[in-house]
Amino acid sequence: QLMRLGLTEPQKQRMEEWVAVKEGIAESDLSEDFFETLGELGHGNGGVVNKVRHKQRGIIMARKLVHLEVKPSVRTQILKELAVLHKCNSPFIVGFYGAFVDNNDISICMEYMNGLSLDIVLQRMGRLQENFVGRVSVAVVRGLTYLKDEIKILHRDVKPSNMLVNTAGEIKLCDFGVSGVLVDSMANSFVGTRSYMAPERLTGSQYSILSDIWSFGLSLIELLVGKYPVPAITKKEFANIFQVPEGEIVLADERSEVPTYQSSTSPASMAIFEMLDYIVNGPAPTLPRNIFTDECVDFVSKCLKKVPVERANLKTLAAHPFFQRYTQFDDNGEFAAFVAKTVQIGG
Ligand SMILES: CCOC(=O)c1ccc2n[nH]cc2c1
Repeated sequence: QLMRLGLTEPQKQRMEEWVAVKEGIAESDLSEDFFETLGELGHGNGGVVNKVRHKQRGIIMARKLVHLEVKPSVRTQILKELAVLHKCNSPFIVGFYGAFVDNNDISICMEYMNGLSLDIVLQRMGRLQENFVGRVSVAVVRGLTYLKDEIKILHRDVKPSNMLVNTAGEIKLCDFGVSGVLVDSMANSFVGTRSYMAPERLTGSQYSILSDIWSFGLSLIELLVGKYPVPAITKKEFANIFQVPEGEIVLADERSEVPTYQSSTSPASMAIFEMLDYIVNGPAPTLPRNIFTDECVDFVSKCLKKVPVERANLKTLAAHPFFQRYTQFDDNGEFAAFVAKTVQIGG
């Protein structure tokens, strides 16, 4: 069923185009030897994502390969749960062609987004200007709302590498925890040096949509500043990044120059444990007041309350002035042009 509520004409148009393409692909079309690998798009989250071409149909797709040594009955259950992705029809969720198993590899075939993920955009462009992050915010909040209201799932892994863009100016979420069995069987596959997990998730308490909102807030600071915000970014760093005198940087919570939480190692060599300990026991990251608009600073601070109940929920965020600023206006393809520039730089 196509979610037609609240879609703009272009969005409806692209949804219809997508459905037409997707109807041309039967599950039987999806298997190992029908694909030609063109290159790697990303890895992490327990698998590698390749750019592939479906030989017969000539369609370019993104194929995520997850290597899982699990019993056939578990694999069948995972495929059954992944089939829910066929129901996901939203302008803010990456399209799904289907999934199949080949030996011990599960393949998840998705829509190819030629602007790739926002972590790659950050590598190429340093950081995103506030109004582009505003557009990202609208897409992510609407994508999370769709997953929660229509599919009844949480994302569970909101971060820049799971936010995809293309030269049509679209922004879509990918890699959400649609299959509980897959999430559980990959539970201990955390690899990487930084976490977007909310404090309550790191301390093992109740996970909720508010945990996704924390990850979203951390991602926003990283997109705006171009740096992962744990440990706290200092005035000196902000002054350097934004090329303004240090005296001009006003930190939102005006904490003392030295963060209240004394970590024992220098930020550079902060081990993973130190970083996780900092998220749980340190001050919430904040944006400097005078580099970004007050609405932007406030929007991000509401996502990064350490106590879940104090954190904004999806409804509050969708009503926030920062969010509202980006739902009305059409940017005349400015974001699409920006994505095209990053693709050109990327080669
Ligand atoms: C591991 C997180 O997923 C990805 O990196 C990914 C997924 C779908 C995609 N479509 N176009 C590019 C993509 C990249």
